[in-house]
Amino acid sequence: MTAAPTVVLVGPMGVGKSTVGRLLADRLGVGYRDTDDDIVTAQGRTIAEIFVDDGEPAFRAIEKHAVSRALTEHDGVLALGGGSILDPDTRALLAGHRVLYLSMDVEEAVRRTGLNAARPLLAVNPRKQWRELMEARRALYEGVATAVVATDRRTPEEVTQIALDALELKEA
Ligand SMILES: Nc1ncnc2c1ncn2[C@@H]1O[C@H](COP(=O)(O)OP(=O)(O)OP(=O)(O)O)[C@@H](O)[C@H]1O
Ligand SMILES: O=C(O)C1=C[C@@H](O)[C@@H](O)[C@H](O)C1
Ligand SMILES: [Mg+2]
Repeated sequence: MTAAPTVVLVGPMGVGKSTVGRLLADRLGVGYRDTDDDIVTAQGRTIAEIFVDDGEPAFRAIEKHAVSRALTEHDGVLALGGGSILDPDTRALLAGHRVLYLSMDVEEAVRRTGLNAARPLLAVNPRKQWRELMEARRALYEGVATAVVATDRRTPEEVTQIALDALELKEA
């Protein structure tokens, strides 16, 4: 039997997908799943290790498989890896799902993630990399989204409440 997530969360690294995703799942009384965690469990290595050992294209192929699988297996809140929307097949799979894009501006992004070696895409000059990353991705996130919630200067609880209202989801 195939399932479909109640809501799929997309957005860049550190925007709060895991934090807000867990709060949303609690409020809705459903489970939380994260495709980055699925990949780490299945591979027995960190995301950074996969990037370093196999390269980004190999990671994206693993990710594409993990996302398509989770979309048919999970019936709660599903957070996708920040770059998963780069794949056109993944974007097509998201059509018909309730997709929440959590957004933030570049300054908030730098504040939240800083210089974190566990995020391989931001290892050098994070502000410039954030700007370029968001220029390349903003339209893709917006294109798959059925709702957008800006997280800048909002607490995770505030973001969660706004998301519930925007998605018109009833609490458990
Ligand atoms: N609304 C918020 N305001 C301030 N800080 C936040 C907010 N939401 C999350 N954070 C903090 O930002 C950091 C990143 O949050 P989180 O891990 O939930 O993001 P993510 O989108 O799941 O990132 P990743 O790409 O690593 O999966 C955490 O330290 C978290 O506590
Ligand atoms: O935005 C990205 O490209 C990424 C986001 C993370 O969730 C991880 O999937 C990985 O670090 C790559
Ligand atoms: Mg996360």
